[in-house]
Amino acid sequence: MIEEDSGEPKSRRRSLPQDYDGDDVGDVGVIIKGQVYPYIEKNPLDSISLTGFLLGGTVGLSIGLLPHSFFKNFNIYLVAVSVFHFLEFYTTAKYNPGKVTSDSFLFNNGKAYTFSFVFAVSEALLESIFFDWKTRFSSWYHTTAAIIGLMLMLLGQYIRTSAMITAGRSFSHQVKTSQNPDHVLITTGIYAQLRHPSYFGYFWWALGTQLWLMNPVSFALFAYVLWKFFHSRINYEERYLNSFFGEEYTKYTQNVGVGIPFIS
Ligand SMILES: C[S@@+](CC[C@H](N)C(=O)[O-])C[C@H]1O[C@@H](n2cnc3c(N)ncnc32)[C@H](O)[C@@H]1O
Repeated sequence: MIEEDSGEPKSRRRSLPQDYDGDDVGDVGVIIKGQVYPYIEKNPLDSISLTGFLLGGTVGLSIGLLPHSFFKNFNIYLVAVSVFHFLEFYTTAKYNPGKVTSDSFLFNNGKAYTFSFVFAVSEALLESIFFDWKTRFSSWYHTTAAIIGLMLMLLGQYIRTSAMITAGRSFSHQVKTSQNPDHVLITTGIYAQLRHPSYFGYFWWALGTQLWLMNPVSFALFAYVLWKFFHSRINYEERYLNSFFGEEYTKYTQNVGVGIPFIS
């Protein structure tokens, strides 16, 4: 591939592998004058701008209505969920533009995801109407659960976003079953501390949201469903990572853990 002068400041360009010789990067991106751009057909600007507007609107309304809300944790939860979906798209667009599509908002995440979200919201709202322990922080253990939940949400989001930034073009929302030319093994930054930091981040963020909402039933449901999901996902993903990177990946798995209980 020939790097032509795009006229862009060098700091804004992303360098490509020296031996890479193609017009597309990853799945959908295109290279124009040496720079990776998102594939326009997979990024309809009308729906992306509308999604951004709706996410921003949800954040604004949730914060604006805080003084009138009888269950303020719920407003903050909506902010956290909106920020999560925004960051999924934004981080992919900025650090992995060859793979960004309108699906990068991660709304189409399967029936289990939608069901869990609706279940958690229903539990939060129903219990907040019928039980005052939820809205009045009436005991130390409710307060403690909510504070731990908030800390897990912040930590989980930070680690997930850091993972997406660190992995860059090696990150993809779908598990790769064949190796792209720009897919390299990442073992530095947050990947030096955790083997699957984006899964670690999401696992603890999601459990944190249920502690923050003081949702006992959803917390148990999320713990079970997420653990099962990530257990089989990691097994599946690592089969391919082993075939892409061989010995190098085996060594990495021996030195770096996952950080999700009972998953080694
Ligand atoms: C949704 S990303 C999740 C990445 C990683 N499991 C994590 O939790 O941060 C899935 C893609 O990342 C790739 N991947 C996972 N770990 C990787 C690593 N250490 N280096 C490079 N690619 C990796 C997999 O091949 C897969 O296609």
